[in-house]
Amino acid sequence: MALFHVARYPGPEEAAAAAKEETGASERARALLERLQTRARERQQRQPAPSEADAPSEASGRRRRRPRRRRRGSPEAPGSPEAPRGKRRRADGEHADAPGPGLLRAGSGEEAPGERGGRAEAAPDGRPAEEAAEPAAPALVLGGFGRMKRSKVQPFLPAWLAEPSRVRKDIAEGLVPIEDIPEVHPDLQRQLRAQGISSYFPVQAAVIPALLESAAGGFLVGRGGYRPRDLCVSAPTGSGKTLAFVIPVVQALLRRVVCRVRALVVLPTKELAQQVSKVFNVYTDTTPLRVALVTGQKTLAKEQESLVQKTADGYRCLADIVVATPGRLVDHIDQTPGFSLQQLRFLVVDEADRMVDSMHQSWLPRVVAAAFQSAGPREPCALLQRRQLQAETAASTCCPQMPLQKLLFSATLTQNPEKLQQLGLHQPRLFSVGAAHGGPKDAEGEAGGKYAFPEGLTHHYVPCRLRTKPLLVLHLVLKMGFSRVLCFTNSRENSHRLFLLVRAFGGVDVAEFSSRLGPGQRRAILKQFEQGKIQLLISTDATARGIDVRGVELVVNYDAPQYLRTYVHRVGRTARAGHAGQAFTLLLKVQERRFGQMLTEGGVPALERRELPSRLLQPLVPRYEEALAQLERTVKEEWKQKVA
Ligand SMILES: Nc1ncnc2c1ncn2[C@@H]1O[C@H](COP(=O)(O)OP(=O)(O)OP(=O)(O)O)[C@@H](O)[C@H]1O
Repeated sequence: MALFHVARYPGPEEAAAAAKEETGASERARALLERLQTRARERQQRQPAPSEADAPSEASGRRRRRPRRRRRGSPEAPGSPEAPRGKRRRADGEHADAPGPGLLRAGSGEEAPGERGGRAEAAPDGRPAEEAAEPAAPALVLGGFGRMKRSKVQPFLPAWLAEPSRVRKDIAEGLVPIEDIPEVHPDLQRQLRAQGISSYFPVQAAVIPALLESAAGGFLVGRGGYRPRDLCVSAPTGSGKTLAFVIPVVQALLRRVVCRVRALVVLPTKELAQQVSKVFNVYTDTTPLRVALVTGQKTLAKEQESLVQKTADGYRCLADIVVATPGRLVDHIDQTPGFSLQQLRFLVVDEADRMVDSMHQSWLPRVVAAAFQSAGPREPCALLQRRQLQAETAASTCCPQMPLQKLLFSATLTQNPEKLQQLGLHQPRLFSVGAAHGGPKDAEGEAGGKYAFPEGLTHHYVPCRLRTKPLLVLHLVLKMGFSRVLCFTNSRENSHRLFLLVRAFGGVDVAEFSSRLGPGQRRAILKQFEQGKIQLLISTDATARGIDVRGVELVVNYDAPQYLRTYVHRVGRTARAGHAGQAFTLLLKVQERRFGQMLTEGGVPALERRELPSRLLQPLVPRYEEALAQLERTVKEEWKQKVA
């Protein structure tokens, strides 16, 4: 038998009055309890004693009784300081007695006679405590009022993801002189030196030899007749991933005799593709290799001219290395006669995590289908045939296979095995600077966060109000003397308005970069920014990934990024190639908590808070007010023009 004293939460203002009444109420409850206990004892004496056979059913009946839930935060919640003493002690006791979190003794949610005031004490009816506590069943039930800390579910990663080949994060300390990797062709070493490069960055020192080794038997056949392992590289922004694939790809193809598309590099944006094709051009300049860029910047017909040439007996391939965006690549697979990927040896996917996200475009299956396409009947053991193998067997290695090796690069490579599985990787190998998420700490005791940041990066957040955000940007550019600043917003409208406002304010060489502009304009703006003609570039996330502009001193997140990956790529536009750089993220009060949470979840240490007091901004205010008025007029005018 149990007695429940259900108290409704009276609200804070009535709590004091209720407390006064409580003493009288508990007296009445005690009297009622005693009356009920007496009646129960009398009833028990009248009934015959239960036989042993009845005992289990009684116990199971007791076990079915469920403790009544108490309101959380109510003044009487067990363990709360406002709860009556007896209840508080019992609530504490629950935790002390419970064999583990969430397990309570049956009846512990009820106030069993004799339990009140502690188990060791005698019951109010004078019986010994053990006897009085008898109704409490020894069985354990699930559930409870205590907050329990659940252990975090750790992802189970395949061995290649969980135990990557580690790459040093610190560029300055991990430099490897060019002559220390003699496998690289002397001509390429000469080219590197001509570019002012005397040492390899850590990621290059790790990946270049591994890739060269996989092509050591020539690009036509894998080493020992086996298909080479696919490679995934996860290294911070600006750590030199581009050269890590450009050098081995160029070297592997140096000895080619016939021109065929043997390397395909796929990137998410036109600007990135152009940047990477430039690097290929530098290192193929003195070789017979040809590089084609297919991004849609030129007409399809013009691009087709750079890929194939019609001859009397068919088509002649004009490119060994094709750098492409996925959409335009598929256009060429579909519409360019003579464009063949059947001799493809390297498929490089840069910014691989983004490309995995865009898998819905299904460009990869199209590429793989084109690479393994068989034109007409083939000899079963023809030399250099290409077949998609289900499993590698002794029989399958009899005929030389022309391998297709996939190389994935990103600063924020996904660790989601399901996503990576979509890429159909063959015995993949991962090179990474960071430990697997939730994985062990590295040699320097650094916790393994999701992503790694460049060593030279200092990042802060600046608390601000909506109205003062543009003032903060102006202060950073005009008063703190940063000469090359990249400022990110979350939409092209925001970029445009901030650009108009800063331009109206005057005194800053400012430009905007977004999809509002055509590819030609965007190219010109990036060039001017690189040349130092633009002091402040206000951009959407179009420049957040991969864009390599030397000398960016400061990145400003005018709008807080919504994803950690976006944050990593944005701030990675500074502190590149081992240089120092700063990043400021402007956060409204409402955003601070969520942003902090996002970083914590990604294993990123909390950012340092940097206050910019309003007195520093005060001198800018009068001109700023004028600029705001000007902005309003300009926006109205633009709107009229749009409507007209
Ligand atoms: N060994 C090297 N020595 C000196 N500079 C280098 C070396 N390797 C690369 N760089 C320079 O470092 C800069 C960053 O390289 P890269 O663009 O390849 O970085 P990334 O890792 O691809 O960055 P992101 O992830 O942002 O795309 C480039 O300007 C490049 O020229």
